[in-house]
Amino acid sequence: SDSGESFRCTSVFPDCCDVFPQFRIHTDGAVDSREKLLEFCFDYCYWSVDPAEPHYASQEEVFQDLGVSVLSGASEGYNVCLFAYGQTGSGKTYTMMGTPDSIGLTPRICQVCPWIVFLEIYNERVRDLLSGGEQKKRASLRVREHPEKGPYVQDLSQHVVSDCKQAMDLLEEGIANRITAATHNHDASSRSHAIFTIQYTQANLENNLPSETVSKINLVDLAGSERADYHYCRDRLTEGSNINKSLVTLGIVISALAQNSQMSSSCQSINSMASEGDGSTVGSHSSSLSGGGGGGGGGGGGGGRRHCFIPYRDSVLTWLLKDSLGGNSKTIMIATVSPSANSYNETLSTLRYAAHAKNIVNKPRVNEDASVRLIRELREEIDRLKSMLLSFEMRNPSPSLSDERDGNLSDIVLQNELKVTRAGHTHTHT
Ligand SMILES: Nc1ncnc2c1ncn2[C@@H]1O[C@H](COP(=O)(O)OP(=O)(O)OP(=O)(O)O)[C@@H](O)[C@H]1O
Repeated sequence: SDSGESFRCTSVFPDCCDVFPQFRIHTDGAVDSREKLLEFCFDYCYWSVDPAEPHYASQEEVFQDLGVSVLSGASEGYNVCLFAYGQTGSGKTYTMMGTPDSIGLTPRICQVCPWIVFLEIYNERVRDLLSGGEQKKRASLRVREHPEKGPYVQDLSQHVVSDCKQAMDLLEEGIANRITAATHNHDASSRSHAIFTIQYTQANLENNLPSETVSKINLVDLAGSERADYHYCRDRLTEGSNINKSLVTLGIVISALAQNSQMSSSCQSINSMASEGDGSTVGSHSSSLSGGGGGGGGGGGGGGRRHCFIPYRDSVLTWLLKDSLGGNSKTIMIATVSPSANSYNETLSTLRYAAHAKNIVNKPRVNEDASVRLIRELREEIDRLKSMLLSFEMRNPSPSLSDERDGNLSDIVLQNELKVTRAGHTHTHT
């Protein structure tokens, strides 16, 4: 409004967020609207402006919907990632960390955390938020890639905790280190991305067979999304253009992944339509798909059109979150928006970003320890062979007939038992 007074531009329902048109009030009192009402639908939408309002969503409600599914995903052996995206001041840190009076998602999720790391990405540099000395705190760490486990931060301190209290102390220490940086440098906290990682291992015995899963939970509090805006960073080039590089790349990665996922699903539906219809439909649909654009070489799809190249390596954030964004992870994106009309453009951009992200289809799988899986598979094989031996002996009581087959099966059983012992040794040593 001309008076500068803020008024609400959004309204929230359980799974939809409406953004009202922006109104322009003329001097003669006439009102015209510049945009039409836009509606965005998501899995959950929360309104948490005024606790006095009947549909106010508390931190507990958000935890029950999102935090509980993070915990259950991790306990089933999946990698899980939860990240908050939105403009400065819209409530990312409030949602992810909370305040002493209103605890956020990360401390609530901290109830399972035998192993913790906490880092910050600032200006494309990785800083350990939990390393001891002052000098170590300021040092920037290298991101490297493990052939099997993927990208990781070298020399990042890892903390084994035995209870919730220890985990909370570490979380508070890391947050304080982030805030300390803010006092040295204006607004630094909103320029950095914080990643709190919990890893935990679960050993189970199913039907007397061992199984072990290792899951990772990444809880990410991103910098203010306006840093991804070209105009914003142009004004602040002298402050270092790297500030926004991670967010700009995140936007590109999310768009490309969404495009690839949509392409895969349209290929699948075309294939299923084709298998229901006649053969000529396949040809015409496939050729029309192959005519479309698409970037470099990011894996092949079912149709002729090539998938977009995903530039994970273009920023530290996307490189470290590679698996969470487009791979082996169950990922939840929280988009935080301000209800103020002054934030209209940023709100729309955040909701569009989230709508894009909604189209991404990840492929999470249970992360079972390889040597434990081998032991389980070999034991299953031994049981199968033993029952084969037994049924063979029952069907052929004559020793001369069954001797040779018996001997072969017994040999395989023996060999497998040896492999189990060796695999058990390897597992104990790793
Ligand atoms: N739903 C809410 N209820 C009460 N207070 C809130 C809520 N959301 C945000 N706040 C408060 O508003 C202020 C700004 O929120 P917050 O720090 O979470 O923003 P942010 O998106 O993380 O900003 P930045 O990008 O600068 O880090 C904080 O004082 C926070 O406690």
